[in-house]
Amino acid sequence: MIKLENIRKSFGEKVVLQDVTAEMEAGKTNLIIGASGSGKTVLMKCMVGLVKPDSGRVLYNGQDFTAMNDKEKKGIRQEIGMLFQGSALFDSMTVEQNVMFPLDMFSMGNYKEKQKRVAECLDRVNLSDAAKKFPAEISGGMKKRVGIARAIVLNPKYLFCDEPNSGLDPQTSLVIDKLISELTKEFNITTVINTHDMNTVMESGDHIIYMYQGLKQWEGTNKEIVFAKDEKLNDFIFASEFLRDAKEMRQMEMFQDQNWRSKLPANKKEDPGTGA
Ligand SMILES: Nc1ncnc2c1ncn2[C@@H]1O[C@H](COP(=O)(O)OP(=O)(O)OP(=O)(O)O)[C@@H](O)[C@H]1O
Repeated sequence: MIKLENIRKSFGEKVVLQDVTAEMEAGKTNLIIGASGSGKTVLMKCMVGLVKPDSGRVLYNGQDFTAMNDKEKKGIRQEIGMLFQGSALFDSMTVEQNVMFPLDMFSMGNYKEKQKRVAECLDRVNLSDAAKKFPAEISGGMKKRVGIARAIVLNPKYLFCDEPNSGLDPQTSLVIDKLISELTKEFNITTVINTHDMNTVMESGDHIIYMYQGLKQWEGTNKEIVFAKDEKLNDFIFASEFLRDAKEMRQMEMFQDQNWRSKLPANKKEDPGTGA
């Protein structure tokens, strides 16, 4: 578990994080959502130590990361896997070599053991056949899966994903979301995802933190979000009429009502297939 206690951060006059307190739970997909500029990335950077908060604490399983010296921080960093927005693969290395990279940096094992671990991870993300390919030879979705294999190769306790679906089509995004959620549960990882993707929110949001102007405005699950009364959250999440309709449908489904369509307001009963 990662605990954030009263995190504050300003850049010059600009207050970016105002007293954020939150918990990222183990075995759960924890999402940070919010408008551009609301402080999501800075909050994530505070968690991994790329930005130093002005005040407040970040605790990894009770250990105060913010108070650690560089050597102690290195120990925590070795338990962190990162999936970067653009996948951040090394173009001159094969898929296999990219996944091997963290093992070469941090692991003691011999080459055979490392190769075995790389093969296991590539198999887990269904990319065994692409091991010898270069990043330029594979699709965006495959690159993300290589990024995921690389992020989990050291058996991380914590996984940070920055916009994991950026640049992907909706179907591929679902595959990536499902994979991250499965790995999170399978290995009891504390996963933190910074996202704008509403599909991710609805499908994978075990725990959602909604940031508004540097504050934690709302938190809850993907089940609770469809019943949330917070006006700012609703304006952000259910911004279009389509999404507001989807919200109503989801609410009704969750009441296990088989006749949800008949309960929609009269002006929203069009058949989605015909557009009539
Ligand atoms: N190193 C920095 N120096 C000065 N200002 C910064 C720095 N990093 C972030 N900011 C400012 O902090 C604010 C929050 O930025 P942040 O990147 O956390 O937003 P975000 O919610 O992640 O947005 P997006 O969804 O667009 O990525 C922005 O106004 C940004 O300009």
